[in-house]
Amino acid sequence: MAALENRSFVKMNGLGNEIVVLDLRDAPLPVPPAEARALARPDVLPFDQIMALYPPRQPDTAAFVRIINADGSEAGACGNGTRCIALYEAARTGRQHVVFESVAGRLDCTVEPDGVTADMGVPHFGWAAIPLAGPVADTRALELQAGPSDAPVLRAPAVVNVGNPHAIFWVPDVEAIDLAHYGPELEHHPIFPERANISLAQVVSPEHIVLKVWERGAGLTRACGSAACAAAVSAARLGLTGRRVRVTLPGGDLMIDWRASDDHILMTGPAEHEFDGRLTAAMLGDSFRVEAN
Ligand SMILES: N[C@H](CCC[C@H](N)C(=O)O)C(=O)O
Repeated sequence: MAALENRSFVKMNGLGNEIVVLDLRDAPLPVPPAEARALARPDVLPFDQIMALYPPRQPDTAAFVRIINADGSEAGACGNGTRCIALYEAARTGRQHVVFESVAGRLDCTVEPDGVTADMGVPHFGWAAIPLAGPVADTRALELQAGPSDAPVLRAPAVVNVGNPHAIFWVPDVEAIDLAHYGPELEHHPIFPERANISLAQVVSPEHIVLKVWERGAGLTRACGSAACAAAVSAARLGLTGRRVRVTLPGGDLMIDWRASDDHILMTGPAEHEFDGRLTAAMLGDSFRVEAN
């Protein structure tokens, strides 16, 4: 029997980043990777991430959150998913301010009519925090490239951890590069022992970045909130933008404010409820179960 059979789910999205919320606080159980992969099938309930809610571990938090990618791997951050669970919890409790905890730390969220703001914590730039496979002095421009060795298409990414690992390549035109071609090899490059999310960033002005993302464990997505945070802090760190930027993703815009007073990254954007449902054995890949007669 599938572990998640008969559990309810809520389908949401953040700028088209497909999110499934599983509220497991009343009867906690781990999300089996095989069941996540079965559920993510195109003809079942295609999603980019599951946001699984567990009983809180800190007194002033609503839940401990685990994030599972479509390939069944676990992630330490999901910006769009965080805005979705904040909207879910605000609708359930009537409270606009909600705090979650993830493996990466606290996620302090505020739900307002024009959008949800999530404090994604502080960025980590050291090579071991990304993590990288070995010591690197300057993570603002990693010695990594893709394409022909004598004429690389992508080179010298900035790398940063914002709860999950990101590599950001600076390009003049995000539409001119086939990210679906280069994404997989870069995601799985041995320099990233935990893999990485791969972004193409086009700096339009000191206040505006256009971004396309190949997500670890999910592939091309309509939006990636943690990548928007990663690109914003990396651009500011390189002096390409200020600390407050608009990030335009295929699914729409996020506002990122890398607060100078404490280095916290504040991300503001929409979250949308789509529909509710209940998981069945067939959805979870348990289609070979012989029905008791
Ligand atoms: N694929 C990411 C997790 C989800 C990130 C993205 N959906 C977001 O909104 O931040 C990873 O494995 O680190």
